[in-house]
Amino acid sequence: MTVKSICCIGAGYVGGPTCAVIAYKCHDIKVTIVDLNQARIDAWNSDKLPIYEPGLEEIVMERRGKNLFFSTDVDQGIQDADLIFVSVNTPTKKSGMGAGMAADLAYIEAATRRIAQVSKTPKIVVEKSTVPCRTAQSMRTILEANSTGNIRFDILSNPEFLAEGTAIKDLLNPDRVLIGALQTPEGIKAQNALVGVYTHWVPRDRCITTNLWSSELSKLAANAMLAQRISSVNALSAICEATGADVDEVAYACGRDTRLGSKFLKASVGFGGSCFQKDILNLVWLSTQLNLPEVAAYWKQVVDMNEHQKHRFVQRIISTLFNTITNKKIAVLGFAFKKDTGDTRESAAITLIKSFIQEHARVAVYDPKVEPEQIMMDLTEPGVVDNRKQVEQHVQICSSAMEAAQGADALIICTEWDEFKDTELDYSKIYESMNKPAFLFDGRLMLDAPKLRNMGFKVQVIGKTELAGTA
Ligand SMILES: NC(=O)c1ccc[n+]([C@@H]2O[C@H](COP(=O)([O-])OP(=O)(O)OC[C@H]3O[C@@H](n4cnc5c(N)ncnc54)[C@H](O)[C@@H]3O)[C@@H](O)[C@H]2O)c1
Ligand SMILES: O=c1ccn([C@@H]2O[C@H](COP(=O)(O)OP(=O)(O)O[C@H]3O[C@H](CO)[C@@H](O)[C@H](O)[C@H]3O)[C@@H](O)[C@H]2O)c(=O)[nH]1
Repeated sequence: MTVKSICCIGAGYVGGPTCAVIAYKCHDIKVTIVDLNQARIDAWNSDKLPIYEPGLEEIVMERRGKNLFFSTDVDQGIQDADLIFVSVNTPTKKSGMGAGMAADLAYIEAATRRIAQVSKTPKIVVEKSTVPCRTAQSMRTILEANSTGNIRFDILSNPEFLAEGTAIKDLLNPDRVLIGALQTPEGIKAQNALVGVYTHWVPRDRCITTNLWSSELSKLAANAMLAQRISSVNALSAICEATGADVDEVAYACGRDTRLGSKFLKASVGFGGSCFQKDILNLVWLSTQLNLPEVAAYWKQVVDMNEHQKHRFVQRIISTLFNTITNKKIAVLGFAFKKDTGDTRESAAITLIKSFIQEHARVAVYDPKVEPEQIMMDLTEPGVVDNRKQVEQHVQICSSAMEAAQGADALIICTEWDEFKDTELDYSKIYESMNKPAFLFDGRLMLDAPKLRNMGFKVQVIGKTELAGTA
């Protein structure tokens, strides 16, 4: 079967870029991305797209109105398609059984029920969202129990591995595309149909075909293993700080072993993003449900170490600033969870700034891509009376790094934006404008610390001590 018309339910960070790239690479396929969120769809149809991702705008502008469409008419989108990506959010449950760990599958279920209710022709339904292992089984049951007439649904799992900030690059040149299906003749036929979409631009040997459950679990496994590397190197950074070893040197020495490889070994203020924590907790919950408590505890430690890393950094800042930051001005450079994205979900900056507010510091934040209102929303605890007012009293949002640093006691690098590099930003001018001693905390290991120390800064770097390498 050849796919001619695709509908993607969910116009978010995954649905938008993924299906825009499919439209860009497959001119023979009509791609419609639908969402219930009118404002989001309006933004996709405007000049200012709802998400920032390098290269995305060019692709959307080139295909929009030709074979790429954005709409709130979910039912029409479903009816017109022969293949439907379900790319809705699967956040961690906030209440009820598994609260704080299990994935909230309510959006998946609502989208699946909608597909069942309005479909008039056979559909291939593809799980694009990250879901617990065996979710496809529930989707099949819902589809079969609720469809009108004898419509055939084939379910595939096709998890997405793009990273934000490099989404378009990752989609255009993926390490692999994973497609899971029931290993029945019909399942394999549907699997081949989706392989046929990707092979418009992805070499066939990079399209991995597996059974449904392996595909679902591989997504959680890949994220857990990636995050585990970061927690491992962050755990080592604490040992480095206490011994005089240098975490960059240790990571480099380990990463040169081809069995380990060099990627994802950068120590940091802690990993953020909407996926790592959520997906590991999802795996922890799955293990718990499967009565595998030791396995659950093993993966949980990856998240615990990440929390520890953030708190350790805050403690180091406070103790360096003579054990009090009350009324001191702390300039935070970067609020997004990584560079080249405006996404702030689970960003380490949120935890840090909340701790600074609790210590009664004054915080000045600058991020080149995050909207001021997003920062205020992220820092405000929902449901806590007057909390927004308190945040507004303590936090100033600035339009440049220079402005944030003016009169500050400490400068904290939270996100590794290129414009914060010491080759880009005028740190000597920043030094002049700060209170003395002028402290600089590099949470991303991106600055030339000796050079900045020569300017007069008191520099502290994660996983390093000033006297590293000396006796
Ligand atoms: N963000 C990433 O980098 C990334 C990468 C890989 C996988 N994932 C996974 O992909 C999924 C989507 O993530 P995201 O970051 O794009 O989420 P998102 O919140 O940005 O987007 C999800 C969209 O789905 C819409 N939606 C929810 N229910 C709907 C319904 N019933 N009908 C129509 N629209 C509906 C929401 O309005 C929202 O716009 C998640 O499972 C996530 O874990 C995310
Ligand atoms: O060596 C490293 C690498 C990353 N990070 C941090 O880890 C977080 C996540 O980074 P990254 O993985 O690059 O971005 P995500 O967009 O969260 O992508 C991850 O999560 C996605 C959602 O599931 C997956 O699709 C991707 O494959 C997976 O990399 C960020 O805060 C990074 O700063 C580090 O601290 N050190």
